[in-house]
Parts: sequence; C-alpha cells; structure tokens
Amino acid sequence: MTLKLKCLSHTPLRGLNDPGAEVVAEVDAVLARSRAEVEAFDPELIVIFAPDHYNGLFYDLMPPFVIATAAESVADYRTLPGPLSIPRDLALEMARFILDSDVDIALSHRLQVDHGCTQTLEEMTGSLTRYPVIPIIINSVAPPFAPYRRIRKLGEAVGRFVATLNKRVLILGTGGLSHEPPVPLLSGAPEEIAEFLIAGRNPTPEARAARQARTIAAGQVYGSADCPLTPLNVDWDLAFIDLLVQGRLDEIDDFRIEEISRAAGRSTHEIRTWVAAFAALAAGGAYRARQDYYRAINQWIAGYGVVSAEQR
Ligand SMILES: O=C(O)CCC(=O)/C=C/C=C(\O)C(=O)O
Ligand SMILES: [Fe+2]
Repeated sequence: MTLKLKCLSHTPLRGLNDPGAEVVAEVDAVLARSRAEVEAFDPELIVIFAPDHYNGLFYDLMPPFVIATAAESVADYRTLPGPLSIPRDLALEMARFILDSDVDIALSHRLQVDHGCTQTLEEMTGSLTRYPVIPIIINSVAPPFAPYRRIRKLGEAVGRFVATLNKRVLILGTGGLSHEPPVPLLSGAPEEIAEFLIAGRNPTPEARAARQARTIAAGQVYGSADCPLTPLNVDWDLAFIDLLVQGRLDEIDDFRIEEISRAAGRSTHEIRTWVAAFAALAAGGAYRARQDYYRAINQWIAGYGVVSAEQR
C-alpha cells in the first residue's frame, strides 16, 4: 500500500467571482501541479472526505458521517453532472471495518453529492469517473457536529482499512479553511428556510439559481464593512496548516467547535475533512507534509489552501 494525501479548499465561486488575473493564475498553476502529481501517482483508489451543503443531506436525517456505495453529482454551480465510480463492495467492506472500529458511520446506497465533493475530485483528476473513489461525507455545515476527536477516530479507522489493501491510495480532504458563506442555520430560521433545511432535496432550477445568486452576491462584499459574515482569518489558517505539517494531530482533539466558528467562520468546520484525511495518513506511521499554497481570497469566500503529504 502507498498513500498520498491532498487537502485543499473548494469554492463554488471559482470562475464566477473574479479575484484578479494574478490570483486566478496562481490557483490554476497550483491545481495543475497537483493534478499532474495525481496523474503520476496513478491511484488505484481515491478516498475523498467531503462536506455537503444541503444538497444531499438534510435535517430529515442528518448523519455525522456517511459512506456512499453509489453517488451522483447534483451539478451545482459549475460542477460536472453524473455518477461517481464507486467500487460498491469495497465501500461496503470499508463501512464494516469502520463500524468494527467502534465508529458509527451511516451508509448510503444512493447519495447525492455537491460541489463540496465533486469540485475537488474534478480538479484533481479531471473527471468524476477517472479513478475508483469512495466518498465519505462529514457533516461540517449542519450543527450539531460530532467533536473533533471523533473525526480523528474516523480517519484512523479509514487509514487502518486502506493499510489492508495492496493499492496506491490517494486520500483527499476538501473544504475550509476559514470562511463563512451565507449558509442558513436551522436554529431560529423562518418556516420556509427551516423546511428547506429539513427536506429541500432536488430543488427547482429557479430555487437553485436563487441560492447560487445569493452566494455570488455575498462573495462580492465578503470581507468588507458591509458584510455581516465572519471574515477570513489568515492567522488561524496558517496555524492550522502548521499543526498538520508538524504532525501535531493530537492537539485537534481539544478543538472547540464554537470557538472556531467565532474566530474563523461557521464553515471553517469543513477542515474536519482535512483532519480525517491526515488521521488516515498518520494511521500508517510518520508522514512528510508541505504547504503548497495559501491565500485569503475574499471574492471566493475562502481562506484558500492546498497541502500535500505522503508517508515517510
Ligand atoms: O447554496 C446555499 O443555499 C448556501 C450557500 C452555499 O452552500 C455555499 C457554499 C460555499 C462553499 O462550499 C464554501 O465556501 O465552502
Ligand atoms: Fe464548502
């Protein structure tokens, strides 16, 4: 077994809001380099830890974590439509292994996934079907959340499972870093919004367009005095990247959910996907990691980072 890890931010606003040609070129270049590394690694399996933004998962039944044996993209924003290539039996085996490791993971035989999963898969592989992929969705957007120490345990179980396979495995984490897009909260929501958050699957094209327009508009004022959303927090982001690069994963068990929301924004919890990814890699022993890129990009509502790692 050989493991490689890539964790990176996603943003539905890439290609929609313009942070300037220089920034676009920088991000394009780092993504192109990352994709070339993935191509050279030629993974036999990808495990992607990803969030959902009320496209596949709603409060009618909101699991802390779910593993999919079959999944289809909702093609929100500009992401690709269609099914992912999930090796069903292997995903089931992984689910059994995780449960046997005392981590209660939900199972879906028909999951809808959004840009939170598909954007990074597309950026890293060029398609949704190029390699076999097992998606594990970690609730990062719909409170209450499982504590961070549980995310580490989930990642460790996945890492122990992939260690039993004689395969080249790419582990992806997608989301974060600091940011707060206009994702509604159930607590205190008016009835219409609450109904959407509980059972808003398969919106009409008009409803989807209205949601997307709100996010685009938020990106145009994000970080300014006119914007009530928690701004990006560069110090928080760089400290988190350092922690990962230095292998201080045990400190993550003490992360406080409310403190992170206040300091860096409510959607910063998408870094749970990075935590799981690094815990999976670390389950196999010491690793070597590097920061490939970081920039705070208000127009994309993203403390935008890319980190890579591999086993020593
Ligand atoms: O579409 C909505 O209703 C809410 C907006 C939303 O889901 C935005 C998501 C943005 C990200 O994925 C992100 O910044 O991580
Ligand atoms: Fe997101």
